[in-house]
Amino acid sequence: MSESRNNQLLKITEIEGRGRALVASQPLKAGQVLLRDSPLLLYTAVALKNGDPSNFCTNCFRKLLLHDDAARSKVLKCPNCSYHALFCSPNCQSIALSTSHTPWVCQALNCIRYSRSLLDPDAQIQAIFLISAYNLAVVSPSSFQLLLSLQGESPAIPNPQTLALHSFISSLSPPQSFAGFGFSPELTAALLAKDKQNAFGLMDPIQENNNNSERSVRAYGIYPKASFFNHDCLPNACRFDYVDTAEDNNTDIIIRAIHDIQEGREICLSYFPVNWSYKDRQRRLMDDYGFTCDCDRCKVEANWKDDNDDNMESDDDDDEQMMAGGSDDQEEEEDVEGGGGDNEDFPHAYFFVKYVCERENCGGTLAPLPPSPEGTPSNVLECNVCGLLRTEEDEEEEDGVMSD
Ligand SMILES: C[S@@+](CC[C@H](N)C(=O)[O-])C[C@H]1O[C@@H](n2cnc3c(N)ncnc32)[C@H](O)[C@@H]1O
Repeated sequence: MSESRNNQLLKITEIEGRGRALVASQPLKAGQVLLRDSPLLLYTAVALKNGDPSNFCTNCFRKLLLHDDAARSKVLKCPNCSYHALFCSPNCQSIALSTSHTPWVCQALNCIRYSRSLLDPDAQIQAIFLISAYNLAVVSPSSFQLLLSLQGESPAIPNPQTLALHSFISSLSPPQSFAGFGFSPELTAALLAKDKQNAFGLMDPIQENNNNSERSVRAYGIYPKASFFNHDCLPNACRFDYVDTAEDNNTDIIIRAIHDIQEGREICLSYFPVNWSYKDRQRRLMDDYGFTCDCDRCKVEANWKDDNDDNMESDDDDDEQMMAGGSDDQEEEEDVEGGGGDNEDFPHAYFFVKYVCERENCGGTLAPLPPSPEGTPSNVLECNVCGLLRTEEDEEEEDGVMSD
């Protein structure tokens, strides 16, 4: 989708108390692609271990084909360093060596790998992000400025963890040009804040982790336009990624409407799986994003009895709590094709029945496939995490609504 077409569908507006926001500049259809965005920055989400090369292309993050000798022989290494960066093709190798995997990045990643001060995987990932971000400042100063323009406030005084990370980056013989863009602990703190508030995780497909209850993130990306989406615990859009697709721009993310949306409505994503409890949602939003959510769903769940905090520890309890709310939310329901307004005890039930993936341990959100070019809506819903495709007929059959 071109920039101009994106602009016709969405516009950026300032909303008091929410900062910049994206709103519908025309009526939007269920399944419609609202935005396709390419990353400013992508970095691995897999901590580095001695002698353990990644299974993904260091440039495009597609899974490497390593099933036999012939496939393995096509995988290319970084020629510059002992860090085992692998590439799926000469093209990826050549792009990476001049952009994201420069000699300085090679050397820096190697230092992380053998660093005694960065044993904690989370600290390693933060260091990898900082190396990618500072490298971006050298290879594309305008992209670096764009990164700095994103939302994300850092504390006035960098905390000890940030100071330790900054000192590590300082020890990596940063290129001379670093001095020109204000390399300092404050800049490092600002970059970490941008990352925390704006990074999207590109997940491993669930099929590969069937035995794990926790899905893993393969890479993190910062997407400049998608960074303007605010959060809602009952989102009207969700994002898809297709990292392993053979098509070009495989690391783009695509935002699609979950249901029809009126002109002027704000488009919101959920910043985490929608089946999280009220307490967990509020905690994450305050800790990582610095705000208290007062969306329609939170208004309902805030009034649930005070066992909110105590009874939400297990998954079972989560489900129970999710099914137990009580308040009207007619406006939201009327927006949703097929949403019923008749369940006063659980006004958001329609959302969970229709748009939350039923596959075990998935918790993804379903959105319809895009309408046909003629505008005919699709009756196939796709899960944005596991890729499950479900038709509305499947849903009715499961609910026992369909008669023979
Ligand atoms: C990814 S940014 C979204 C765009 C941001 N509003 C901006 O001005 O660039 C995330 C930040 O937006 C704000 N935000 C997002 N959703 C919000 C909400 N539901 N209510 C209040 N603020 C919100 C918070 O400041 C959050 O840290």
